[in-house]
Amino acid sequence: MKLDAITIEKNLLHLPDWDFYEDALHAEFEFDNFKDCFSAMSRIAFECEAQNHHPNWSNTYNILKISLSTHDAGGVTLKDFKLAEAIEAIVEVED
Ligand SMILES: C[C@H](O)[C@H](O)[C@H]1CNC2=NC(N)=NC(=O)C2=N1
Repeated sequence: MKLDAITIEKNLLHLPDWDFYEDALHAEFEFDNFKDCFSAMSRIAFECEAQNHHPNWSNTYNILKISLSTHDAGGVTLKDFKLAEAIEAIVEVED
């Protein structure tokens, strides 16, 4: 179920790397180099498969940009927060 903006902002209080706009959650992470960035992306990819929930993302050298939304629901759902939390746990270890 698509969450309303107030609920999303409340849930974002404990995810300071993430912003809500254009009906999605967005974050940008910077690593020391491409290898560290791609290593984090690999770990994230396995988590996405486990959750059957997939990001829109882009990588340029050491920068990873991620957008999360639930296409079926046309906005942000608890699935996006669950994945964002898993990504945080992975990135915290990596960088
Ligand atoms: C069939 C499969 O369950 C769906 O296509 C899943 C897969 N991954 C998904 N990922 C995201 N981000 N949104 C979805 O709606 C979605 N749907």
